[in-house]
Amino acid sequence: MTSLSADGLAIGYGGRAIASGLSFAAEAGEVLVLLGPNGCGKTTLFKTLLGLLPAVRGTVALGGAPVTRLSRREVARRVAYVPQSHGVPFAFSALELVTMGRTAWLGPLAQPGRADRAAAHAALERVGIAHLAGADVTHLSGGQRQLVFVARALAQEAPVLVLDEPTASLDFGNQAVVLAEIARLSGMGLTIVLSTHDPDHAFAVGTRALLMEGGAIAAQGPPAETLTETALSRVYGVGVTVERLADGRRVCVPSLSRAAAGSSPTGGAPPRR
Ligand SMILES: Nc1ncnc2c1ncn2[C@@H]1O[C@H](COP(=O)(O)OP(=O)(O)OP(=O)(O)O)[C@@H](O)[C@H]1O
Repeated sequence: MTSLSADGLAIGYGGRAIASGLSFAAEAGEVLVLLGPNGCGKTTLFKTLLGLLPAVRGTVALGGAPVTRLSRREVARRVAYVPQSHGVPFAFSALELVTMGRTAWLGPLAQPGRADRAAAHAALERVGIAHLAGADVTHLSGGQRQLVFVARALAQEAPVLVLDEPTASLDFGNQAVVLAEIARLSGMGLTIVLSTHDPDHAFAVGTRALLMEGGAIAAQGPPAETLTETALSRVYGVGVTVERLADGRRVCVPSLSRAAAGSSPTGGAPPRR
């Protein structure tokens, strides 16, 4: 069954669409990587997929059911979400916060059991921060807190993971830890949808890439076919070279000057003369 799908979706605020005609699907074991310039609507799309924001038009289905017909608990049972920014209002320990991922779908008053705490510990270990289990999350660095929220989503053990820029603010090594975890989970049959500003991440773990630009999907398909030099240059407004490594993986190298033909939708600076 399709884990997550959007059909003719228009997303936006107050009934005004910022992007429309969004149709895509992700099956079990797929890693769908969403890319696009700042402000193109990636976070807005994720909030709409999760039913946190109403669609302007079109439909979203989670596990075959329209998201509009699902309760918050039913959504939490189907999808774990790592938001882009996560304020922490109270001084929870990292372990407490991750344990909440276990009980999210049971409701706010649910009491975690020993198995929930053990699963939360295991999730902290998977992202390499078991030593921070007792730390006050309000005292953690941005990257450490990001890893706590990734662990929280892992502990939720939902069949679909939606991750909004999960590697933002992570150091080089921790980016690799999170990408490896994404690859491992997709190998176990989870469906993963993530956004990133780094095309290399789509090449590394993506089974599909979806490139948003100018209020629409500019291209979607296997990363190697979708994230071409032409498409990346046009969407990001910089010259791009895609190189193939000896092991077949692709990496993307931006030039340090704006592409002559490209123009950034976010209104990047004109080329220096
Ligand atoms: N609550 C809101 N009300 C009205 N407009 C909003 C709201 N939140 C975001 N927007 C606008 O919607 C557009 C898309 O924002 P969104 O955060 O989805 O972009 P994004 O692709 O995730 O950007 P980034 O890559 O910078 O994180 C932006 O123009 C933004 O100003």
